[in-house]
Amino acid sequence: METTKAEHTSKCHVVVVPYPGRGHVNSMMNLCKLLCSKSTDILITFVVTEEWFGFIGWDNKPANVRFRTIPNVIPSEHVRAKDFPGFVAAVLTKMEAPFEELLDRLESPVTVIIADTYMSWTVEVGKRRNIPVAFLWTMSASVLSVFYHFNLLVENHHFPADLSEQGNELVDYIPGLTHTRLADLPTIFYGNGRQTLQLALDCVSLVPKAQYLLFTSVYELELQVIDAFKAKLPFPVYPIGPSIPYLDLKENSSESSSPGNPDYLQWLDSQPQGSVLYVSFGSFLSVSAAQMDEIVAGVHDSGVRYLWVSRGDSSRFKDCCGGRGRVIPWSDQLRVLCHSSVGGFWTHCGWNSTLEAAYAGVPVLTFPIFWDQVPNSKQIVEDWKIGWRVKKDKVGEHLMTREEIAELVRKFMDFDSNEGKEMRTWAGKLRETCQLGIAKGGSSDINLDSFIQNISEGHTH
Ligand SMILES: O=c1ccn([C@@H]2O[C@H](COP(=O)(O)OP(=O)(O)O[C@H]3O[C@H](CO)[C@@H](O)[C@H](O)[C@H]3O)[C@@H](O)[C@H]2O)c(=O)[nH]1
Repeated sequence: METTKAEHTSKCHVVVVPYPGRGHVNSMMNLCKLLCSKSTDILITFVVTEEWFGFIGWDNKPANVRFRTIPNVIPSEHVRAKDFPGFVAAVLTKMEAPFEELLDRLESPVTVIIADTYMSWTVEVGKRRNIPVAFLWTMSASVLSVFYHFNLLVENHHFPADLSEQGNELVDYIPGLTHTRLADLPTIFYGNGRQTLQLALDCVSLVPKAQYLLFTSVYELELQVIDAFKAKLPFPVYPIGPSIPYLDLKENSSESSSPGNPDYLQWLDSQPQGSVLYVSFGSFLSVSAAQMDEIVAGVHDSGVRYLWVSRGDSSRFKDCCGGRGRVIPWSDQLRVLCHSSVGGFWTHCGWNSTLEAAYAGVPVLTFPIFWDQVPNSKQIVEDWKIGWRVKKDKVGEHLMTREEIAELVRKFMDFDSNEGKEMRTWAGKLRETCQLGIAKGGSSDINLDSFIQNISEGHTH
């Protein structure tokens, strides 16, 4: 692997440890890009498994970021969905030793470790080596507050709980959290979520042992809950978001029919303004085949134009598409969302996708599948008012029919309805909030500067 000039000259050597999952790796890399855009005096060592290096090693990255790998000590990305709790357990127990060996081999002394909060074992490594640790929380601050104050759920007889009976009960006692129904909390009450809960709680319990807490969120998007953390934790709490690749947009601006652009961007160029629904279900846990067939048919029957990211079985799309729809295996998502032809986003509500929708000011149809995606959907629909839920009943698993879906999509993409207009006004306001946060002197801009100043001066609080 390459040796950069920065390696020998930088004052500030940051070692970053993302959690091995697409949404997490992306937000960590975006944070690195933001740090490098602020200071040329930073060297970043980005630590991933050999498998993940194969996925991202060739991606666009700043010259001051270099990859270093540890062996594939965790289950492969290709099989991890088969045993999700087992995968998380391996991440928490198997990576620490090879990470320490890697630290021993690094040439320049480490100024700070920035680790995903789920890589909680890094606090012990930092303590042993006298290196400060900054945790990056890649979900919403609201979700961290739920896990951080989990004891309150137990005290209020809201865990364990039967959502079919208690789902509508109000949770109004988590610091900073806007009023939320029990059914809108992360999926911790059953299945994989229940099995993973203790591991997540163990990680979150180590937050007070770090020296910094970074959020991928924007302060103004979750002001009360971030203030609650600031009041509680004895060290700096910095929302630096949205930690999404907006710098790449500026570097390489498109929205012209440039022949170098991928097909789907050229196709978008030729669609009417705001007419296209962009559909993406995320990279990991998916929906039943029967439901997926109804969704595909429903979106198609709605008559609305669409751009669909699907990496799975493409045969279900064979009768669709035509001139009005495109199905692609991968998109440059933020660029797509910021394209003027895109007027709506059907999403599984991963936090990065949620932030990207906010940044682009695009209204959202929410289809949460697992974990934090459920509260993200609630935040989008109820707090920010920039979207609608696809499924109204959160508890039942009834199959939505193609007719129901077609009608919903048609209404959602109708710009003339009062409801639609109102939602688009809110979406515009949210876009402005994000722009103000990242502008010079905005909250995220100031937080990034303070963080860099603190780590460069070796403050450990
Ligand atoms: O065709 C595609 C599809 C996705 N993306 C990007 O991939 C990222 C996906 O991240 P996210 O929306 O957060 O989804 P997941 O990958 O599912 O994220 C995982 O990690 C998130 C952050 O911790 C959690 O909020 C989610 O629940 C969890 O599933 C986003 O930046 C997308 O822009 C693309 O660029 N092109």
